[in-house]
Amino acid sequence: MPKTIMLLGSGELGKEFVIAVKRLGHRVIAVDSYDDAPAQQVADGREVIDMLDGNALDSLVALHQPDIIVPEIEAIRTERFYDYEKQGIQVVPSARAANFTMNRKAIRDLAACELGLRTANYRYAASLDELRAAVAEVGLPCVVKPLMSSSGKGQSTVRSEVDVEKAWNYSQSGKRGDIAEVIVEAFVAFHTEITLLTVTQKNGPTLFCPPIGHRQERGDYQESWQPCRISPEHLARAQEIAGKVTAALTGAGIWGVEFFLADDGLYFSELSPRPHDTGMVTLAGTQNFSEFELHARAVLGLPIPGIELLRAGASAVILADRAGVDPQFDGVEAALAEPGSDIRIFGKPVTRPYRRMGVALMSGAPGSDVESLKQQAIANAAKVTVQCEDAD
Ligand SMILES: Nc1ncnc2c1ncn2[C@@H]1O[C@H](COP(=O)(O)OP(=O)(O)OP(=O)(O)O)[C@@H](O)[C@H]1O
Ligand SMILES: NCC(=O)N[C@@H]1O[C@H](COP(=O)([O-])[O-])[C@@H](O)[C@H]1O
Ligand SMILES: [Mg+2]
Repeated sequence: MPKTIMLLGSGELGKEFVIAVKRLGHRVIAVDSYDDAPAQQVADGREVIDMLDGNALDSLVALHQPDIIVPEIEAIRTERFYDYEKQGIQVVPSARAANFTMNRKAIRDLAACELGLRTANYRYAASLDELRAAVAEVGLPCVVKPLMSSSGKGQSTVRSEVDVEKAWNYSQSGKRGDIAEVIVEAFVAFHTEITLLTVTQKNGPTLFCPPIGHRQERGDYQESWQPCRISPEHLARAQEIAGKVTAALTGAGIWGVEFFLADDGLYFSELSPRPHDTGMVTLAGTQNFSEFELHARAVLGLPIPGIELLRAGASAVILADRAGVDPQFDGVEAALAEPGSDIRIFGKPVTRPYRRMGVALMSGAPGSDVESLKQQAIANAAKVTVQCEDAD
């Protein structure tokens, strides 16, 4: 029997998920705050609502009566998910997971206080004055992030006291939803940053993908590569932590568990209860299942006989440089000319400075040097330029 899946958030990650579940025979209603979002272009139906409006969400759920609700972004009125679960709807990975990760405070307190995991030292602040006090306690440099935001929106690094007011104002302009409070984290001088894609199943053990390395700018990912070589001890510890956090949050699906590796060891950073942007590298065929196919199987309770690394890969983002409409992409042919190269253009209808519009992918033989694959992915991404019309 085909299931009806309601996807809440319809960006590039949702688009690949829709393709994966539709290949398995299911129907998707793709929801976002704007029309013609990437996943809506490949779904069976679409809806445009403010997902932070609980009543609007209730109405959509009543109208479409989905079997499964799959959140694709964080900024959703997730408190309502508990009710949907009571009504017998499967929420992915679970109402608790989506609700805890919507707000950095809930997940950080769970990880650091309840599970005792090592994180950057942190404080919360709900006003500029509280931010000054929090920065004084945490020390400089430190990172300020809205409690509700993603992809680095509203995030900045405070290097001296003169940055504090700017950081507060920036957090308020970049936050999602109506929560003004921010988290202030001590800056971790890591040498490596990884995403450990973790799959929890309805009937089966928790599975781990080979670690993905990545580099971020402005709090947003620029390149990722897989596998990222880390020591067996760090890998074992990261898997243990990912197993613990996902078990505490409950449910079935893929998770992107983020860690910093510094000279003094491993730090848990945060996690996404859904496919991770850095995991787009799996679209280069690095594994026997992409992160989207893994999510689809886990959500649908289908078997995952095992996760295997098939080849090495890298991804590099294609960004817009200004605001505009009707984006066109030059240089695609040149980017595809090299063996092992591929691209994904997401189909976002509008550009903004630094908005991610596509991704360049590179794959090589299993033992290839990921550093050179990364350099090739960066070069291919640079060949693709985004042209757009001025908005009226
Ligand atoms: N305490 C920290 N010390 C050093 N760097 C940090 C710290 N916190 C965040 N960063 C850097 O900023 C990036 C984005 O931070 P974080 O993952 O918390 O934000 P996000 O908005 O949730 O991003 P996303 O939604 O893309 O995962 C991190 O991947 C890391 O590179
Ligand atoms: N780090 C989270 C992440 O990458 N999320 C992805 O970006 C989209 C929003 O993009 P937009 O801001 O360009 O609309 C989301 O819908 C999701 O696919
Ligand atoms: Mg992150």
